[in-house]
Amino acid sequence: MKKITIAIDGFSSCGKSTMAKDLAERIGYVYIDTGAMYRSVTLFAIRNRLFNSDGSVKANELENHMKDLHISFRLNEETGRPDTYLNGELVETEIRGMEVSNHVSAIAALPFVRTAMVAQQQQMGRDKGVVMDGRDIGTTVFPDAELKIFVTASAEVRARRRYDEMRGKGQPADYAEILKNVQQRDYIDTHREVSPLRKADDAIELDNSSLTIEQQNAWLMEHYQRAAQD
Ligand SMILES: Nc1ncnc2c1ncn2[C@@H]1O[C@H](COP(=O)(O)OP(=O)(O)OP(=O)(O)O)[C@@H](O)[C@H]1O
Ligand SMILES: Nc1ccn([C@@H]2O[C@H](COP(=O)(O)O)[C@@H](O)[C@H]2O)c(=O)n1
Repeated sequence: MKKITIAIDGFSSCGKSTMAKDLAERIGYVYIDTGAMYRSVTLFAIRNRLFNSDGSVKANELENHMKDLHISFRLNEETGRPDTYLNGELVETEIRGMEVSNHVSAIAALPFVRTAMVAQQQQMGRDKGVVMDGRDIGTTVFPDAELKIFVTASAEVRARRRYDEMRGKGQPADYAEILKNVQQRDYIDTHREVSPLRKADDAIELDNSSLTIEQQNAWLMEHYQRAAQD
């Protein structure tokens, strides 16, 4: 099998990272969650009061701070999966909360943020052997990736899955709020000027609305084996 680059893009909460982590673990590839990087920038902006009261970003100030911002991933020995660190601090839990979810797409629409994140992502994946998930991996970060997947499911299905996940973890969750957040992020992500979320022409589309996690993992493994054949 040759070492390849696997790009998994799609809408919010559709199961990208579930599939990507499973495949990476099984084939010994590095998994990179690019959403966690945009979420970390957002957490930094919230903590440093870089949002105006109307939700817009103090873009000039954030741009000046970008050099102080270091995002990294470290393998969690217990889970076997990478955790996200912002300037050396473990932020995995904080970046998944609703406050960050409600602000992240505004941050991710800023061209200077995308330029910085894309450069880091390209560096992380330069030796191939990566499964990277996000919104623009197959279109912008690795347009030459050997395997590109574009995942979709209805907004209601995606919100229900996220709601169940949060409730399962004992976290407070409001289905209507989650659905609204998913829809808002989809809108901003597909309408921004720089690298909007869209299916790459050569991506394979998967609507997983009625697939189990096991079925979608098996589907992805099959496509990987085909793409990595020498
Ligand atoms: N086929 C499936 N059937 C049911 N639940 C699923 C399926 N795939 C993923 N899930 C669940 O849906 C939730 C969202 O999945 P996941 O976090 O992988 O989505 P994502 O696309 O990476 O989200 P985000 O865009 O927010 O990073 C998780 O709780 C996951 O366990
Ligand atoms: N390549 C990417 C990845 C993510 N984003 C933005 O970050 C938000 C959070 O991503 P999740 O995958 O954790 O849901 C997402 O809604 C996008 O706004 C991006 O722009 N590009």
